[in-house]
Amino acid sequence: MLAIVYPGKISGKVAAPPSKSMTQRAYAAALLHNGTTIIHNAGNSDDEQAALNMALALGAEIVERNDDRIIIKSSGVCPAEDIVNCGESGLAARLFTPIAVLSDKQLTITGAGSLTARRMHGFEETLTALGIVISNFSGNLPITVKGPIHPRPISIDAGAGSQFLSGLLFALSYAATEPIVIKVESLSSRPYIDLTLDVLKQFGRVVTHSNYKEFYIDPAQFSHTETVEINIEGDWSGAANLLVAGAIAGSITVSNLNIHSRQADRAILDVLRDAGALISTDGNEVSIATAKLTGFGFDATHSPDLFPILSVLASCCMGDSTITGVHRLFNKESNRAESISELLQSFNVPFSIEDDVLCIEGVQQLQGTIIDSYNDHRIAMAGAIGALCANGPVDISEAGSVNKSYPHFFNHLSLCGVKVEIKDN
Ligand SMILES: O=C(O)C1=C[C@@H](OP(=O)(O)O)[C@@H](O)[C@H](O)C1
Ligand SMILES: C=C(OP(=O)(O)O)C(=O)O
Repeated sequence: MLAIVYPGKISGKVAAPPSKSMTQRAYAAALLHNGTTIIHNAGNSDDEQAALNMALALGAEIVERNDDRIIIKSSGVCPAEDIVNCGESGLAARLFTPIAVLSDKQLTITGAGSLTARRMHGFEETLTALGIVISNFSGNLPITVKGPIHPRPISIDAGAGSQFLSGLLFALSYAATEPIVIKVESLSSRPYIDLTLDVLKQFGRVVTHSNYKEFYIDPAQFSHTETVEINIEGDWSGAANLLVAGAIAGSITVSNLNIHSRQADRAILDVLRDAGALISTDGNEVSIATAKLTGFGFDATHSPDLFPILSVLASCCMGDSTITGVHRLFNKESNRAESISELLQSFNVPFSIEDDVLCIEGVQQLQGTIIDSYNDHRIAMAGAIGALCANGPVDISEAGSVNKSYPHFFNHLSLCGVKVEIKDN
């Protein structure tokens, strides 16, 4: 699919899509929970569907599903199949692999598209230390695993990402019969761990930690209720694109956002404030309007998904901006250090990468161009928002990639007055 986005003003109000990170966690917890889970406002992006498929393949059952809620019943991990597929979702792979081995059945976990090229850091050492037999694994999916997991104290290095630690926290919280400690050497994407702990808590599994260095799982502190009800909040990562659009090209109100959310990408508000955008909040609504924007400095080590859209914001500011955390970009849907560099080159924006820092010289007006999205949803969305400040239309290749996290993205832009043409190719 090709999307052509025309320069112009944005104005209007849209609701943020449901949080992909939270929906996926809710499905993992619903699988592990012995009882019924009622999930309100779950998302329907490809990644969320991939997580639901994993939960179903590993033993959960849908009792009821409509637009507002999905009811899932489970009695724990009990795989129905030998091969389970995570789609293109990095989180589904890293969350459900340690969960799957609560069963003793040999399973092959596969993925699709870009996921099969992404490294699964820590799988080999940690899963082996937990008694799992691994075969057919060369660092990326597929992986064949044979449980059951033997809970014991472990150390993990989560410097390359937090997702596998989230998976271990889920798995060990349900597998442990004695207190155990997980030691963490370094941790990137820290707020995603807060989100994991938050969801576990809603299922009666309170896991504590000392400054994210040691996590304490103590089954004696856990409680159980048959039915758990969980509400999925709006997605700050998807909303960040719309909020930046308001800041660079008019005004926008995004509803369905929890201002006090633990989501990493809520940090977009701090950056927009720093850059000088006009911001107001009212309950669950955030309104942003264009003002004179100036360069900003932001460390995105713990919110790496903001990098693409922040690059566009920086391009539209007066003066220089710096975004730290380039090392967090290599193992995503594309090598985002490369895809962002190409995005900036296409828009004719001067930039440099100095060690871990992306330095961007704002130009305010971007060049109408062709953007290679690398089939990466966050590059496609950032390219579309950049188009609003371009001197001509912007063609975005493989724009259907937005389905990975935000299927209604282009509809929402159109609803806010942006001219978008979609061509199937
Ligand atoms: O736990 C999550 O929901 C996520 C964690 C982050 O990954 P890393 O922890 O690998 O940085 C983020 O980039 C990803 O989109 C979602
Ligand atoms: C990196 C992302 O997701 P995942 O790692 O779950 O594929 C993302 O949504 O930008």
